[in-house]
Amino acid sequence: MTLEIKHLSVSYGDFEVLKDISFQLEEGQLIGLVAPNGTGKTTLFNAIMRFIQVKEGQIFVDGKEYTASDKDVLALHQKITFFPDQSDLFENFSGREHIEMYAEIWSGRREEVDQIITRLQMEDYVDRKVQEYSLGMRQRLCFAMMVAADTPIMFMDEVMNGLDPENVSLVSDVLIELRQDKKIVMIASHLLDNLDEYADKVFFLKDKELHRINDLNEERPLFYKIIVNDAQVKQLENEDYLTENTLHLSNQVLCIPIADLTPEQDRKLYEKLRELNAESIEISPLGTSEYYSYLYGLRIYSFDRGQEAHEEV
Ligand SMILES: Nc1ncnc2c1ncn2[C@@H]1O[C@H](COP(=O)(O)OP(=O)(O)OP(=O)(O)O)[C@@H](O)[C@H]1O
Repeated sequence: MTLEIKHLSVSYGDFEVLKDISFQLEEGQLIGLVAPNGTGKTTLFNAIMRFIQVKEGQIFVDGKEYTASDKDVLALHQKITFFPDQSDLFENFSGREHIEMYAEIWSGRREEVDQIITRLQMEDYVDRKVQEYSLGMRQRLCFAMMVAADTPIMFMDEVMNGLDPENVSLVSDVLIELRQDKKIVMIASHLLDNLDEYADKVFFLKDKELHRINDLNEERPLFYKIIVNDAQVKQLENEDYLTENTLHLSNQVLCIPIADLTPEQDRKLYEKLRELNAESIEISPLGTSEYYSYLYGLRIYSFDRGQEAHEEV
């Protein structure tokens, strides 16, 4: 199974939200989709589902193009499910009835419903009516409905919304199982550190475009990361410890690319960092939240001297 998007552009009237988006996904991939509120994540899902009109672009599943014709859209919706909106739930029906409905419409396997309920630890409330559910209970139900539909491609918009840490962890584990089942799952999320726990790739939308794709399975450049205050950053800068592409993020974390250092510079810098805040030193690639701070301007200061260098981070 593959999902390929070619040159997708979407506008609401004259307001262009997405421009020339292209990517290809293979089976068994969990893809994080991140961007600030209002950038176009939901619009991207809606456009691929053809819930909204696409100005330009093509959508292929397994190499076959799915156009906006009724026949194609119907067939596309057999292959892709979209995370239900909580407002789409029927207040007078039970959670079990919702899960059964999704199983019947898509997978046709009602017998798996009990298993899904157990896996998502919903036994104690699933037979009650939805009107009695909390936000987190509804969210888990929406996720269970997607699992029951069992389509090869799933779009999870804000799947972690309203979930407590224990349920974030439970849903993350089930997402990993979906990858083992060879699904393609795209997950729009603002829980950036959580994405690092399971995503294969993270897509960053910016300025209407697919600005960057981070492949979390690839070996990525390592950084020294240390918590320092502004005065300490100034000191490091004045004493010429900081190289190009060093970032100082809004959470006070200074990220220094190790690959830019000679062995001698590396040794000296490490000594200096130990002096400043030895306990906080970490060596790792930039995580999704650090890229996010970097891309969307939540950094206090960036020491690189040009856009070219940015792209190499
Ligand atoms: N039906 C619509 N008509 C006009 N503009 C819309 C419509 N839906 C969304 N927009 C606009 O398109 C832009 C992208 O919205 P979208 O909901 O796709 O963002 P998002 O990245 O999913 O945001 P969030 O993180 O808040 O869910 C926003 O500026 C929004 O106001």
